[in-house]
Amino acid sequence: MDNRPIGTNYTDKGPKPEKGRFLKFDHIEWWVGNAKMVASHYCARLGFEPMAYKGLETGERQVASHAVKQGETIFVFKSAYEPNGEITKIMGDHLTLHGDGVKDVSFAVEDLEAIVERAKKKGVKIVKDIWEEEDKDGKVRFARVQTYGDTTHTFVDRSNYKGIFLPGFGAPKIKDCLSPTLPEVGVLFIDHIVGNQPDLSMEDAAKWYEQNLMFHRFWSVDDKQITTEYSSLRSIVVANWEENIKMPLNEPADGKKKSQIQEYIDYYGSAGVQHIALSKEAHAIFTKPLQDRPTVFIEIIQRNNHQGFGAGNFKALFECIELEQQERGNL
Ligand SMILES: O=C(O)C(=O)Cc1ccc(O)cc1
Ligand SMILES: [Fe+2]
Repeated sequence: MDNRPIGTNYTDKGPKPEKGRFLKFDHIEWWVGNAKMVASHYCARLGFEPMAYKGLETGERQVASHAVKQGETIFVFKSAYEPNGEITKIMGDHLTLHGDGVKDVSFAVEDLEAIVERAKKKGVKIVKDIWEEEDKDGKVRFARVQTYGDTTHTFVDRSNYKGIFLPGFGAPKIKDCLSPTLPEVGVLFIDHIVGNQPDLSMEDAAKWYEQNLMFHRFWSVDDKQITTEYSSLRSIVVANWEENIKMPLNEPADGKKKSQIQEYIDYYGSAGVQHIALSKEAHAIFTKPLQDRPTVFIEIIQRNNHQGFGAGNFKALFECIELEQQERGNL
C-alpha cells in the first residue's frame, strides 16, 4: 500500500499552555434509540465488555446509561425513559434530527478551573458550568462546552474518584454470554476522533480548538493531495500540547461527484463525529456505519512508529466509502 507521507506537518506547537492540561480522551457519549441493545452489539461484535450502568435500578429515573469498555476506550450509550420528560424531548429531537450518533466527546483534564475560565474569556458557549457529582467512591468535577454542530465536549476531573466509572453508576446490567468466548480484539485506546464539517467551515472549527482549548495544528491535507476519481477532501488535524488527543476535522470538496463528507452532512443534518479510531496491534480495519444512516463508523488502526496520517490509509478508506456511497444512490 502506498503509505508515503502526504499533506503538511506542522512543527510549531505554539507556547505551552501555562495552566490547564488535557490528559486524554475520557469517554464517548452516544445518544441512541435503544442504549441497551447498542451496548450489547458493541460487546458481541467489537470486543467491548460491559462496564457500568446507571438507570431505574440505581435510582436514575430519566436516562438509561450503559457503559462498555475495551482497554482504555469507554463508550456510554444513553436513551431516555419517560414518554413526556424534559430530557426525553431534548434527546428525542436529537434522535429525530441526527439518528444514533456521538453527542459528547469528553477529555480527562488537570486544572478544570483554568480551562473553563479561559474558555469563558474567549467566549466559548458553556453548556453547563462546573458541577460536581459524588458517591461513596469519591467526587468527580465536570464542565461542558459546545463544539461543532450539536456536539459537546465535557471536561472531567476524576483525580478524586476511585469507583468503576462515574458517580451514580453501578455494576453493568447487560450480561453478554458471548463475550467471554470471543477472541480478544486487543483495542487499547482512542487514537483520534474525526469531525465532519459543512463546506467552508473546517477552518473555523480548527480555529475553535486553537483559540479556545489551546490545541495546535498537527497536520493538514488539501483537496489536491487527497483525491479519488470522483471527489476529494480537505482535512486539518488539531491536537493538544502532548499530541495524545488528535481531532481531525474534514470538509467536503466535490469532484466529478458528491463528496462522502457531504453525504455524511446530508444524513446527520449538521456537523458531527464521523469516525472514532481505536488503536490496536493489527492492521487498519474500518467498520461500515453502525446504524442505518450512513454516518458514524469505527476505525481500528495500528501505528508502527508513525503518528501521522498516511496517503495509503486515507485514500483506501476514501475509495471504499465511495463504492458504498454509490450503492446507496448518493454518489
Ligand atoms: O487516515 C485516517 O485515519 C482516516 O481516517 C482517513 C479518512 C478520513 C475521512 C474519510 O472520509 C476518509 C478517510
Ligand atoms: Fe481515521
